[in-house]
Amino acid sequence: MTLLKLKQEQLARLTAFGWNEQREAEMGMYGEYEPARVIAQHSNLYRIVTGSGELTAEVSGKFQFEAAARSDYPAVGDWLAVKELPGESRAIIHAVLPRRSAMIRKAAGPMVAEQVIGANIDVLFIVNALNDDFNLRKIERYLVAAWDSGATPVVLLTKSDLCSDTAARIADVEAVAPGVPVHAISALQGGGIDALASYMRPGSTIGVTGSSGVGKSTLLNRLAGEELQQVQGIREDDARGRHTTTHRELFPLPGGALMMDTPGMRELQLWEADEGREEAFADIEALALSCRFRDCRHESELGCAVKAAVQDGSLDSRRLGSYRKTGRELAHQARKERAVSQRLKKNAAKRQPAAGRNDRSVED
Ligand SMILES: Nc1nc2c(ncn2[C@@H]2O[C@H](COP(=O)(O)OP(=O)(O)OP(=O)(O)O)[C@@H](O)[C@H]2O)c(=O)[nH]1
Ligand SMILES: [Zn+2]
Repeated sequence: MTLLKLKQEQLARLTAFGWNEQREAEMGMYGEYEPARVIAQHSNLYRIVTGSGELTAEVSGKFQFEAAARSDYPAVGDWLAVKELPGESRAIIHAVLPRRSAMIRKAAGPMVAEQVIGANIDVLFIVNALNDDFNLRKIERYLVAAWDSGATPVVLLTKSDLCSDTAARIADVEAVAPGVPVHAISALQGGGIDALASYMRPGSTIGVTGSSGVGKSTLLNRLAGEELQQVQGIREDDARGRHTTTHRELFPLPGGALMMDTPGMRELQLWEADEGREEAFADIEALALSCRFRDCRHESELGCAVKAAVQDGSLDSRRLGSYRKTGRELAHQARKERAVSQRLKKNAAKRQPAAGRNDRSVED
């Protein structure tokens, strides 16, 4: 089974970054390469961990040639097949292993320009503060992005020490987030933090997202038990970039879980895709099953169960508003995707005569 012949200490180092048997099986087809995980990215340079330690890496020329979209490139959290350059602390990236989840940054241009801002996140903490930042519409949009990425969302309401009716706020969120766990916490005072332990399983990757100032760094530092990220207010003006040579965007926490904190993840650019919308608005989708017309747009149609629910007060009209809004964005997204897939097909056809895609003897 052990095709890779990893030594005990190599296995231990990879396992600390979430390596498991499934990944080992996936590496099978890359027998001549070594497994690695991306822990930070600075444009086209990657910081990776392999069984033997931390290295800097770049993609191979062949990888570049074959990449059809920006999202094909490695991102923080990705598992890779790499080859170390003998005698150097550098490696060449030859492949990205299949992603379990991917958070994607919406690009203004075509979809080929869209970028993965975090890969293989198991649990996504959606952070909203219990002060002026508290915003159900925003939480809904983050939830759609989470469902769409494949990560499991958990809503964290921070700064509970500043709020006098946390229970009511939790109920508000539960009403727009059916089935999603919601926790009120104070990262500053420690209240509610223990409840997060159940998400921190060894090897599991946790992402954190939410607007600036909601307390993400404060929470991360508390979970890490040390000062990993500088907290607003004590951060120096020019220290915003926070990168030093030891800068990591994916780091192991004391209990064995991995925390991902990339600049792109900090504040997601939110947009919606079909499946994510269905899950985030499961209540409306369920009501819509009872509408008289299958293609009911829940506007002024006869026998509309969704409008009826708004009228009898069982559905918040603002929630229907959010649902409609994501629907419009979806239509736009779908048009864009069709255009891009046509272009990709054309490009693929052009590339066909070139050397076989599976010829892995070609080096960088
Ligand atoms: N009262 C209270 N203040 C908090 C809490 N958590 C964070 N803060 C404060 O909120 C401010 C912002 O906290 P950060 O942790 O820097 O917020 P952030 O989300 O990382 O912000 P960005 O780095 O801009 O994304 C700081 O002054 C923190 O001390 C909390 O639980 N309660
Ligand atoms: Zn309807």
